[in-house]
Amino acid sequence: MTWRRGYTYSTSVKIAEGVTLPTIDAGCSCVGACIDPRICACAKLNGSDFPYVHKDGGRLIEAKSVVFECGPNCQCGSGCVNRTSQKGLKYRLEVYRTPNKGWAVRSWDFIPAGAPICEYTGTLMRTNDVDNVSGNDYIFDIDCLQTMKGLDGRESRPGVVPHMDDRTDDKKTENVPEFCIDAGTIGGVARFINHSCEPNLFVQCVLSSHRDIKLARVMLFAADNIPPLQELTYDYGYALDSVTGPDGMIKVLPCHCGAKDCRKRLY
Ligand SMILES: C[S@@+](CC[C@H](N)C(=O)[O-])C[C@H]1O[C@@H](n2cnc3c(N)ncnc32)[C@H](O)[C@@H]1O
Repeated sequence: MTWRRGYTYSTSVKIAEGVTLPTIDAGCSCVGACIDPRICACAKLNGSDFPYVHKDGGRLIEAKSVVFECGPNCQCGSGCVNRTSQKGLKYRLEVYRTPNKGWAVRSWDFIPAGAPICEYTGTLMRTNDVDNVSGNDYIFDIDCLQTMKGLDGRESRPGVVPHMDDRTDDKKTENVPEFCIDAGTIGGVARFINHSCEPNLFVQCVLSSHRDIKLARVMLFAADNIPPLQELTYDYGYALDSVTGPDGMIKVLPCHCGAKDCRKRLY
């Protein structure tokens, strides 16, 4: 597969051949920094408010369906608080080995609630173009509708990427996201973050350079104050019995998150 760097998506996501990114949005005309939400065009998209507070270099006030950030054509500078997810890693993250979940991620630093952790990076692809779906543990569907519904959306999520045979059936494919991020070959630290039924992170869709929700960036934010060395986790959001293998059989993956109310299965 060939790829080019996705400057209009995210500097660290590669864009697969055949994926065309939308035109970059005109952005806001705030000079220096975005301060007045009644004037800033990007703040208006967020309901005439800024999604972040300045504290600790930018913290998300609350989970939203989508966060509209300032982008390449905005007149504000790189220090603008409405670019919080674009500023790179803020905390010292460690990838470490667990006894029963493979690799995992923790922070050496205290992380306050609402802080940006990392972006799920990899190769931005059409879900239909992913090879060896059932053997790839690192595919993240860009499914902001599911994120919008929060955990209650779990029932309606059709599993990660269904087996190819399933895609011929329109009824089964209507909810399948068109694009995904494949971190199987290349990717950042987010690919090592495990699932938990009681997670301390949450997934937040972010649009910073265009307005196409199908191609939103996928960010992880802290759901709670997280002490140093606690494993970082988010809810993968699978519906049970939603994942099938190449043989068409339903796959089951036991959950080892250790939460008191663990559902015992990821899918
Ligand atoms: C995106 S990867 C996460 C990193 C992975 N642990 C590794 O070693 O690369 C997802 C895979 O991690 C494992 N995993 C994640 N959360 C788990 C959990 N709560 N219980 C058991 N396995 C888990 C599963 O094999 C899953 O398919």
